Amino acid sequence: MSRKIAFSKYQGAGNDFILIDNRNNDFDPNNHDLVAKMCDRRFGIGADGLMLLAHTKNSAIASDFEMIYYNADGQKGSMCGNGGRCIVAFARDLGVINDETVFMAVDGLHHANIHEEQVQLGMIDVTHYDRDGEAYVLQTGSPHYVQFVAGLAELDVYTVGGTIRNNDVYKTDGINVNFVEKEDEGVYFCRTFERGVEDETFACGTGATAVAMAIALQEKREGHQEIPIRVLGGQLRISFDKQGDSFTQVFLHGPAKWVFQGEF
Ligand SMILES: N[C@H](CCC[C@H](N)C(=O)O)C(=O)O
Repeated sequence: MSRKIAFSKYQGAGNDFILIDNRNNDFDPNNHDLVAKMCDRRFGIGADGLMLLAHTKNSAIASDFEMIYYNADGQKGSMCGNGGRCIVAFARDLGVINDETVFMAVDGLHHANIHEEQVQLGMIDVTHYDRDGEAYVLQTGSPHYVQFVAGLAELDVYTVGGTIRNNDVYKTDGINVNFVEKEDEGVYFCRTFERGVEDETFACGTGATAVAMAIALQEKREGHQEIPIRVLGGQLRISFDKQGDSFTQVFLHGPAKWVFQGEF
């Protein structure tokens, strides 16, 4: 029997991930079948995605570690905001970092800090958005479609989100589909169909970030914004500075919690 793989399971607002310390390069980053098997909720550990914590490949760049992210289907994903927060908690728990870090991910360097189980993660600037009918389409590290709806609690997100993700425009590259509804003054509820999981997840960090930007665009807000977003698995908060179509100083705030660890 081959050697077992040590893993930890973390979740951020119910978006759940398998974390592997791969600083020794024991895990083959091209073994997509194994990633999919581990993420499988019936035949494996079960997760929305898997991350390898690795040494940064380009040693000229000052960063504490590199985050290599896979969706549950075993394929490499684009940036994952909740995953980013969970790998910061994992790095802290491993002793790789203290309470502040700069790490490398697929969309570049990310600054983050962690206090107990709350992580504030810097996200990429966004300087452009598109419209698709009434929806907003934004790239916050991952591609996101954001649609304002009524009656979100009853919406069949799996069917409606899956139909948008698989339409002629998005089928090839895929997109994450977010639905948002204003609940009370300043309070928003968001649900997301995630590409690569091909199902609704309990939270999506880059999705909540895109949703907060769409809210600011829709409501013609300017300047510093703090936008709380309720998701199925908890509460996220997004802050940024908005000037016209440009979003800078973007931060995703939310929980990142260790759940269990084991061998696979
Ligand atoms: N759950 C993630 C998004 C993963 C992105 C992935 N679904 C893709 O489009 O590759 C988040 O918290 O931002």
